[in-house]
Amino acid sequence: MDYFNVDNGLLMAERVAVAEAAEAYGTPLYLYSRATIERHWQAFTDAMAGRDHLICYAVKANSNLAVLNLMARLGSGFDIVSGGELARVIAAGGDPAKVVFSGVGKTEAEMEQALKAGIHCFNLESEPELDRLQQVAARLGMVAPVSLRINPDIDANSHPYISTGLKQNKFGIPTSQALPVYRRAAAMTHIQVLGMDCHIGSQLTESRPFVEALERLLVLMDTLADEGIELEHLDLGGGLGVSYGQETPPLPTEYVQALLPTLGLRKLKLILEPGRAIMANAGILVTKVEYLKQGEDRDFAIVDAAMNDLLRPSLYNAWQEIVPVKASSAVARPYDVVGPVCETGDFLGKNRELAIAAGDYLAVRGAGAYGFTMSSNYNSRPRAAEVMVDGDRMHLIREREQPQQLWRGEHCLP
Ligand SMILES: Cc1ncc(COP(=O)(O)O)c(C=O)c1O
Ligand SMILES: N[C@@H](CCCC[NH3+])C(=O)O
Repeated sequence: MDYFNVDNGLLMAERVAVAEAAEAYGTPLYLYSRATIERHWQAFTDAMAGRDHLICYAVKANSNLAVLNLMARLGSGFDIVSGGELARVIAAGGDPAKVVFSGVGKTEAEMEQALKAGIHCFNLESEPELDRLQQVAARLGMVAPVSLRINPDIDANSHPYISTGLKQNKFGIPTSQALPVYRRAAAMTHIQVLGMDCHIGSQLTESRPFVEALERLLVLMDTLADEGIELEHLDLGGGLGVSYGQETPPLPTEYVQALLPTLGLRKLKLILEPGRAIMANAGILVTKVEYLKQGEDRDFAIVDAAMNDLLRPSLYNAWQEIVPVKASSAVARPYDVVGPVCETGDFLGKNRELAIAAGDYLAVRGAGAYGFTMSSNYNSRPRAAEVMVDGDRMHLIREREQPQQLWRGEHCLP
């Protein structure tokens, strides 16, 4: 998937000046491109053309209302993992009938909320979850549409923290245990068995693990069909990776093409839950260099964004490209790009060759997914503003937090 390209200070497709945005809205600042988001979403739909399908954008990647609203206008479905995400989808004009609800720990309240909202499907991850949903649906006099998430025990070859399809992971029901759970589900009065799903991990850079997972799920589906349990849909989850620099993941169309031979002539509806592939390269994080500091061992570029704004480098040792917004006459040298947070793990990039001076703006690329959504107020830092670039216009889609918002809901003792 292509980048939201920053070159000579301009976001190339949009021809918007990044420095102007930074001056107008302050830094750190998340900047997203509407055109890129829409192009990436469309690439998934185009890849599925001619097949019964539903693209359920994974809300956790970027849940800003404006982003969700763009998805809703495109006709997207949504993959949610909490009642909060469901509330966001509805507030943004999303259609609950196109929502699938994943996650290992759905509470009773979340089940009730989702049932009343009329979501498309609960992606259940354990037998106790099935029992709880049956009880909640019975109490409400409703029937809950479900899919069982299968853990196919397949290595996604991704970072261990974001690999989800191995048997040592908490996710899904082991393939070997799935049949009796399906049988029980099919016999329950307030459960309607609709489908099967899996999600083997995030930032996968090859199709092979997806195809292997699909093969395992189809074997299970055939066994179920032999018993008279016919499923309407197969949900392969999200996980298609992006290029943060060196990676060469398949494009959505290549990914879908890789799945088709295994799917054969089956009439199944196919659901995909992409998050990162749509959003990561549709956004950048803009930050200002506060100080250049010479150390004995290395030099530091101390910037005004930190691990609370973009956690991926600290949490996964993730590499994201950092580029100066404008060319500078300074001499290029290697810097560790670090934030003001009081942790040695607070870095955005290490050993980056940069020609920069204090006051310059830097863009961290690939920041549209799992950037703002994983941000926090650690060190009592207000969360960054978010701006959507739409053609040659910029729209503030989330204001930078004000200090008094930092202690909202807190109370001193009487
Ligand atoms: C169930 C589920 N679906 C979809 C996604 C989205 O994944 P990605 O952003 O890698 O496409 C995730 C996160 O990895 C997930 O846990
Ligand atoms: N937060 C992760 C992805 C998590 C996927 C959620 N299942 C990342 O930034 O790479």
